[in-house]
Order: sequence, then structure tokens, then C-alpha cells
Amino acid sequence: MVARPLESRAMKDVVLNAFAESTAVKQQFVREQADRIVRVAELTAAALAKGHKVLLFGNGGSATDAAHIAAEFVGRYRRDRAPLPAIALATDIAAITCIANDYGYDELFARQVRAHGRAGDIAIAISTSGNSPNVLKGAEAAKACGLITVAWTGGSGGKLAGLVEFPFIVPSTVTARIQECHITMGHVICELIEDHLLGKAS
Ligand SMILES: O=C(CO)[C@@H](O)[C@H](O)[C@H](O)[C@H](O)COP(=O)(O)O
Ligand SMILES: [Zn+2]
Repeated sequence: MVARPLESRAMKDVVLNAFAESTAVKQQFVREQADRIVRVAELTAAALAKGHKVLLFGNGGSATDAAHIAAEFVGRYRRDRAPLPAIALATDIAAITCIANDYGYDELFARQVRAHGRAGDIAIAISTSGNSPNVLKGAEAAKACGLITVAWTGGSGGKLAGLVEFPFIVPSTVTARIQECHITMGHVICELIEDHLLGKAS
């Protein structure tokens, strides 16, 4: 099918608007949150240096964002270095189906946090709405177990923002734009941690 010129112009506008919106959201977010991003990267690097680990969890696109960032820790981001311990909690299909089937989907992250989390570890709870029940319960479990709690959220921050020590609220109500900002923040935190461990790259 050949698109008519008007349709193709309208489609191009969708593309241009999405990129413009994504850029504007990220710029506003980083103006408000740059210092807190540095603080959390420092805390995470210090926790890793003491042998602690990072747990990340979320649903849908945020589940894969959690897996993506965990892989940067365990594998590498940009530099050769020792592997760092990080676990994404929506990747073990046997654990997911067992917990959801036997205890309910809302328990998915809380149970894994209690299994893997130890006081001093870092928990990163990811929810664009801030209101997904399994993410809220996971954050509550992390707090109860003495983990340092971080949230990546958006919109109003939902209930999640009020639950954690370090909430990052992306100033948008569009799920995709919020996720795009989250993954940029995740990458930057990985960069800061590698610099912290190895010295600044030249
Ligand atoms: O990736 C997307 C949309 O971009 C979806 O998969 C999205 O992550 C899912 O609808 C999630 O269930 C949304 O949950 P949350 O971010 O509100 O906690
Ligand atoms: Zn998505």
C-alpha cells in the first residue's frame, strides 16, 4: 500500500512529536533530578563495594528495563570490569509462574525480595503509574527487609513515590515517555558506577 502525501506527513509528525516530547521530558527530569541521580549512583557503588546486590522489578516494559539494567551490571555497560551482582525479578519463568499460581500475582516481587534481599542491598521498583500492586508490595517488602529503596515512576508518582527513600518521578503521564527517561537514567547510573569503580574514562 502506498501512503498518500498527507498521510505520510501526518505520520512524520507523529515521529517528530514523539522525539520532541521524549527530549523535553528528559530535559525537565534531569534539571530536577540530576543531583539525586548522582546520590543514588554513589550509594549503589558503595553498597556494591561492600558486597551488596541490586534487585530490580517492574511489569511489562518496566520488566524488560529491569532485565536490561541488571544485565549491564552482571555483564558490562561500557568498560571491562568485575561482574556486579544484580537480579531482575521478572525473568525466572519458573519462579514467576509458581508464585503467581500459588500466592497470587501481587506477591510476585515481594516474595522474591524476601528470598534474595538482604539489609543494605538496593531495591529499584519500577512502575510508570506508581500504583501496580505487585510493585508496591515488592517495595514494602524491600523496606521491611532493610534494603535501600529507590523508585522509578512517573505522573503523580502514585503510592510508590511515598513508599521509598529515593523516588524518581518523570514529569509525564505517557507510559512510553516515562520508560524512555527511566532507561536513560539507568544507563547513566551504570556509567557513574563504572567510573566510580575504575576511575573516570579518558
Ligand atoms: O511497555 C509498556 C507500555 O510502553 C507496557 O508493557 C507497560 O509496561 C505495562 O502496561 C505495565 O503493566 C504498566 O505498569 P506500570 O508501569 O503502571 O506499573
Ligand atoms: Zn513499551
